[in-house]
Amino acid sequence: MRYISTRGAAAPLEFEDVLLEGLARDGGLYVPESWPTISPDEIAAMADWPYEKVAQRIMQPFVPAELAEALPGIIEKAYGTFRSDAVTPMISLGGIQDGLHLMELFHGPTLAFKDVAMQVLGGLFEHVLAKRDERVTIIGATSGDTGSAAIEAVRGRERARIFILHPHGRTSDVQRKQMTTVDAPNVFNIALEGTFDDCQNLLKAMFNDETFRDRVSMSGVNSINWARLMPQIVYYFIAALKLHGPDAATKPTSFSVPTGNFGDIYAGYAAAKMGLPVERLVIASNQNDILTRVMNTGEHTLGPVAKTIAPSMDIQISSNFERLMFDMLGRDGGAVAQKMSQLKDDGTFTLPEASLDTVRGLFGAHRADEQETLDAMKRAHDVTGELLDPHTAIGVVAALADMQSHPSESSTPMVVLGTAHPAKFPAAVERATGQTPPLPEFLGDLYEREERYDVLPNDLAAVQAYVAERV
Ligand SMILES: Cc1ncc(COP(=O)(O)O)c(C=O)c1O
Ligand SMILES: N[C@@H](CCOP(=O)(O)O)C(=O)O
Repeated sequence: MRYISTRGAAAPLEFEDVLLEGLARDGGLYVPESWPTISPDEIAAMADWPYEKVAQRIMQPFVPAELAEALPGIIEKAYGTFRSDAVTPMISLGGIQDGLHLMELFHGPTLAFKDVAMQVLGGLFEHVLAKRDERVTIIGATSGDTGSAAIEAVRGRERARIFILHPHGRTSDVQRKQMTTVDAPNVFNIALEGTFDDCQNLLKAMFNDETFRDRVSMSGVNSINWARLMPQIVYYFIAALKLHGPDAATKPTSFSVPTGNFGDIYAGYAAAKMGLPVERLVIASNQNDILTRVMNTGEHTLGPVAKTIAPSMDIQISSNFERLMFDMLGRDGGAVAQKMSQLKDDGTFTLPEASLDTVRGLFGAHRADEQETLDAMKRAHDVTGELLDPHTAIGVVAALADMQSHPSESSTPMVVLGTAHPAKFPAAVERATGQTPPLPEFLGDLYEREERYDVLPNDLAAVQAYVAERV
């Protein structure tokens, strides 16, 4: 399997180089040159397989043969850290709406869906770096959850050091403490004076500075790295198999995905491309609704980032949308590069109707404001007894809106991806329900642990100097 850049000007790479490179050298994102498919018979046969075996089958075509042999061990170890044998258990939200389900992706060590991929990624890095006898400097940007999941996956590993940029004062206290209380010599936390978009812009600028990138052997763990997305494809198959059994090969499933950087929902698109019958992929946005606007109007115009009760989705520049655009524009890297350069220069671009039509049947997009989010959290608690985190609640609002606007598809089950544990956002949960979600026991003393981080200005040179001094 080879990977090509969405901007068409970087050399195609094999999986292991994509893993270590992170972002393509032309500024684009790597995507598989073609999509491997899983046949209906194979999907049906997976009905009684454990999560780990399905994961192995889905990921195996994306990696070279030698790595495919190591995958079972890497996967086994990754999901051994989860608090649920099912890895991503599913519950019914039928009390709210017939056919509504919730897949809980937050049973990993840092209580968000990021662990599902990051635990595998840690093992992949270890395997490939040991084989090549190399070391890397991982630099990541986080709006709150990627950071702690990445740190947890990399802490104490000999061949990697990790620098995580988070937006100063814009994460929840639990999210910040999960990152900054980790005491490991290879972990560095930077609180950037800016938004998540500023963190991600600096990250991309560091990737685009070839001298710096090569000097520190830079790599990445954000979803701009294809290897981060690959393990996220698996749970779309798992959800369909849980709902339909062997009929998952023919009966469709819909998904509502709380969306920020467009990575998680792009993994759902990949599952559909691989042969999973997916009826609807619903983009669920908070007030930072650039994706809802672009899908509904074709206009992709940046605005200021609003601070919301779902801070992990306080994002305007949704990097992985570029991967979908690549397909929407006929896999024409030059056309994508032109749109991205327009975005950089003017803060806006427009997508032609014809390209929107290529994905409109599959994708829906809805936005939830703060009150709708709080109301959904309260309703879920009142009706089902479940405490939802605000991001997941936005998924519920969007799911219900999409089900209402597509009544002809009402017999298709709708799965909301539960992206974070409610205890990561206690203030919002208390405001909505009056309940305080307890942290799991192993994080019981989180508030007493000592924090370590440095506050830096939103300045490329300052961040590069900070990293260079510590490498
Ligand atoms: C809790 C939570 N929900 C949803 C999202 C959005 O996911 P994505 O960026 O893959 O769209 C994020 C962060 O990205 C998150 O941390
Ligand atoms: N919400 C994310 C933002 C970064 O997303 P990623 O999936 O590209 O790593 C976060 O929690 O950091």
